[in-house]
Amino acid sequence: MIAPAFHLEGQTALVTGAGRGIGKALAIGLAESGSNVVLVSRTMKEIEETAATIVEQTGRKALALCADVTSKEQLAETFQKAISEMGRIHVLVNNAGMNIRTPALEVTEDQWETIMQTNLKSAFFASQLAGQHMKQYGEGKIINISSVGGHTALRTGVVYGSTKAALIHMTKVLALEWGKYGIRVNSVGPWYFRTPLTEKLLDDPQYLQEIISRTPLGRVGELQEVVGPVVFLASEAAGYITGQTLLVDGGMSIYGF
Ligand SMILES: NC(=O)C1=CN([C@@H]2O[C@H](COP(=O)(O)OP(=O)(O)OC[C@H]3O[C@@H](n4cnc5c(N)ncnc54)[C@H](O)[C@@H]3O)[C@@H](O)[C@H]2O)C=CC1
Ligand SMILES: C[C@H](O)[C@@H]1OC(=O)[C@H](O)[C@@H]1O
Repeated sequence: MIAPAFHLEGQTALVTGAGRGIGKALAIGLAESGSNVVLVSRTMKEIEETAATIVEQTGRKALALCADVTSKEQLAETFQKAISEMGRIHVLVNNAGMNIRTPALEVTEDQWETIMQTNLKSAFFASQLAGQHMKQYGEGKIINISSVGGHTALRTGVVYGSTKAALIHMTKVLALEWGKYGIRVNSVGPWYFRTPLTEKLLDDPQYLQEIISRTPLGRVGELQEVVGPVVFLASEAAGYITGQTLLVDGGMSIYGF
């Protein structure tokens, strides 16, 4: 048998920001691919509903844990509960994120702190907790949801873009440090997908047309199109891939002129 497994049977994935948008799609898609799932966000109603959907539609185990991922203490409690309930975490998906679209000259300290803590600090300390756990087993996968905004300059915020660029580099350094523990660390960098984070932008016909004009595939992404790359990176099919960022962008990042 030469073809690797793309499924995730027997694994457990913890997804942050799993109550809506990309995180919800990832949680459902990972479960459909065979994984049990731990769903983490601040909105218990959303993650409980998603967990119920997963159990009903896939038969996988789904655990909803309410936490603010900007709190290292709450992250530690969440990992402890998840490991206690599920036995082991094979995959961590750092998806939770947010943006406050402010011109650089007007960014406030509070805005800086909020975006940095939500998008970057949370991913680092969740990765640290996952790394400490995964190291014991000599195997683990961490997938950071960055953005094309971490690869090239976007008009949607210098702080947001900086956190996403930092996530891409953090992916490389953790992959370097943790390869000896059998832990693979990769990143997925989406272009636009319709979610609560972007719907206001995408509802503006002129803005949407500008996005499409910069996108060789001529459209924004469908949520299942970001699920596939994440499932791939979590599977043994990506067994020799670490430190990489997969841009899921309809070709936007290669559009010169
Ligand atoms: N939608 C898009 O076009 C793109 C999204 N991304 C990234 O994908 C990720 C998900 O984005 P969307 O689904 O679009 O956003 P969203 O706003 O629809 O969902 C974000 C999720 O993160 C959770 N969250 C936010 N702050 C949190 C905190 N402090 N503690 C716990 N949970 C928290 C929210 O509750 C929500 O479930 C983000 O990291 C975003 O930067 C990247 C590129 C494009
Ligand atoms: C593609 C970008 O990440 C996009 O830019 C925004 O303002 C939204 O926050 C999306 O993440």
